[in-house]
Amino acid sequence: MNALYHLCEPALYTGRESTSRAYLHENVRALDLRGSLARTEERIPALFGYACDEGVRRNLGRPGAAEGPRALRKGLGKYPWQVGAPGHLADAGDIRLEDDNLEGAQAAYAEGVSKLLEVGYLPMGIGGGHDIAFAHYKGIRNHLGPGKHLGIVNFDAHFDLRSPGDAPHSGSPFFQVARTCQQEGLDFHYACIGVRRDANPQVLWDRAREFSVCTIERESLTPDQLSGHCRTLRKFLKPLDAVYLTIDLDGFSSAYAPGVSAASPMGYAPMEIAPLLDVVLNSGKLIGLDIAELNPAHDQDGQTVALAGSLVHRILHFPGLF
Ligand SMILES: N=CN[C@@H](CCC(=O)O)C(=O)O
Ligand SMILES: [Mn+2]
Ligand SMILES: [Mn+2]
Repeated sequence: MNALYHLCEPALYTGRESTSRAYLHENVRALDLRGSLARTEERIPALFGYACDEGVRRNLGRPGAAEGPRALRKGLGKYPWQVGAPGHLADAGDIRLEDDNLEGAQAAYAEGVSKLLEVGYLPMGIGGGHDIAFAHYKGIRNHLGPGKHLGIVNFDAHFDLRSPGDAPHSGSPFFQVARTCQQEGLDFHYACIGVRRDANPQVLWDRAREFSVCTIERESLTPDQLSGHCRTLRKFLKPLDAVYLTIDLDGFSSAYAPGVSAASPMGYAPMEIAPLLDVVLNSGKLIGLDIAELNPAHDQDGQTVALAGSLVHRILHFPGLF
């Protein structure tokens, strides 16, 4: 790992003390990605921060997401650690942006993801701009090699299929993945859930169609259509060997997630998408996941941190995942 890598700060984890390791902060272990890592006996989740908002800046959004990883860790300590939780939670530290070098941060992040996967961890990324997704995907792909069918499930108000020009940014990660797949002769499997008509220009809807993106629109997230969407998602997952899950917090309504780079008043409520999230967690194919675009500079009352914390708690306690 290079100079952009920083070890986790254990002091960020605080909360009530117990005699039975009843809280998350009592179950975190620091993991140093600079050395060689021992293979895990069971699958262990590993937080891995992407402290970078240069992609948001390049995409004309509101900066601040570089502080997302620290803010989420501060919020996580108090969560209960209950029956079914993994043996422990590893914290593999952060990749932090330096000198606007987004591409360097992405390369270092991808390297860290591959390293975690090689020894049996499940990377749990914390962003940072959604440019984390290109880095995370690359890290998974480098680990898997070209022979496996790898898919992406993105919960987001946006397709993030913009052309990056000569400077990748937070709105371009899935276009970059598609282009890489094309160049390397790999299939591109991408599902985007919660995408909004009023948040994506026509060219991106056309591009999504051209790339055969499995699209579930925000407007269609109604109780009567949910079981149909679950079926669609299961069908999407069926031919895959592995799935990378990425949750852009701006897919949620700003009533729940004000602390993001691009707020979504008309986004979804958490329980509107929970069953779809569970389909992914239940697939047996999850290889890596992240929560992106947490921007504490615009959070109100810590609501967005709390939402991200509850998502992490749900994932850590999902039956059979660990
Ligand atoms: N990662 C976010 N991407 C969005 C941002 C939208 C906005 O700034 O309003 C996009 O490029 O479409
Ligand atoms: Mn988004
Ligand atoms: Mn996004």
